[in-house]
Amino acid sequence: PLRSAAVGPLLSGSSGRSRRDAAAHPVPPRSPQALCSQPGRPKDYALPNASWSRDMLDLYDRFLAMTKEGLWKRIPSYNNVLDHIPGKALRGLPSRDTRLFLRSIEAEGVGFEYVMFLNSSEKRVVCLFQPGSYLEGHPGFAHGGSIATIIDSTIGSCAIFVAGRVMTANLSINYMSPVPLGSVVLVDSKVDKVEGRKVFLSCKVQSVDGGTLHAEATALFIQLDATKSQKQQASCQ
Ligand SMILES: CCCCCCCCCC(=O)SCCNC(=O)CCNC(=O)[C@H](O)C(C)(C)COP(=O)(O)OP(=O)(O)OC[C@H]1O[C@@H](n2cnc3c(N)ncnc32)[C@H](O)[C@@H]1OP(=O)(O)O
Repeated sequence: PLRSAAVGPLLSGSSGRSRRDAAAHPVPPRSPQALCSQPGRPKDYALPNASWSRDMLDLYDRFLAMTKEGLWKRIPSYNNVLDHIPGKALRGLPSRDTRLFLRSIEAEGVGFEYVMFLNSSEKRVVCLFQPGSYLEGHPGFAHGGSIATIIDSTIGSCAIFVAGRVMTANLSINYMSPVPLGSVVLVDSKVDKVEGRKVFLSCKVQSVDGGTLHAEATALFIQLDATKSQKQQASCQ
């Protein structure tokens, strides 16, 4: 079971719609506002697109409803890391043709489709993740490296919101059950404790119905030391 009662009912409330159903009856796109970036603003990728399955959309809607109660916030997602930084603090850096790893595949639905929600009071970030066909490892299943990536990013976002500039020092993952491509999983992370510059976190990756525990992870993030090199500081938000 998940740690918080807030998410438990979401899992049991899944539509249960199969991938085959989803392929036969594609979900229509949401409102134009949800699909298009606003003029002059970078595109926010953490919004529904036509590749999202019914399970993904149902969960998204339920989390979005919880944001209206004030405890949860949707985290926007851009393909350039600098766009995530308030006030563009690192804008002085030379411009580089870089992309956030998870947003490096432009086509919808084939790479990392995900949206994260933050619960500040619980020091928790939940990511709804739908791995696409370019993330394949064993036939039909997500590569373990892609699972590690989404875990690192979810836990990392949680650590950043709690502790500011941090980097992963250690990430330990137990893979229990393979994740089918095109399925939806919940990556549920939380801060367990903070000791000085060390932030300890844990994470579970579960199926939408809560019946399958795909992976568990623990991580140590270290707050960057302001007295250490500028290069290290600049490499992390
Ligand atoms: C925009 C959306 C963004 C989404 C989130 C993205 C998240 C992505 C996160 C990443 O993937 S970051 C990339 C992968 N990580 C790295 O490349 C980090 C490489 N390592 C480092 O740069 C440094 O080792 C590190 C900054 C982690 C620590 O170096 P420091 O010089 O600041 O730490 P220091 O050596 O002073 O150690 C501080 C404490 O942490 C402990 N420590 C450091 N590394 C440790 C380790 N690996 N295991 C256990 N303990 C460790 C160390 O023993 C010490 O404990 P004590 O204070 O008790 O003495």
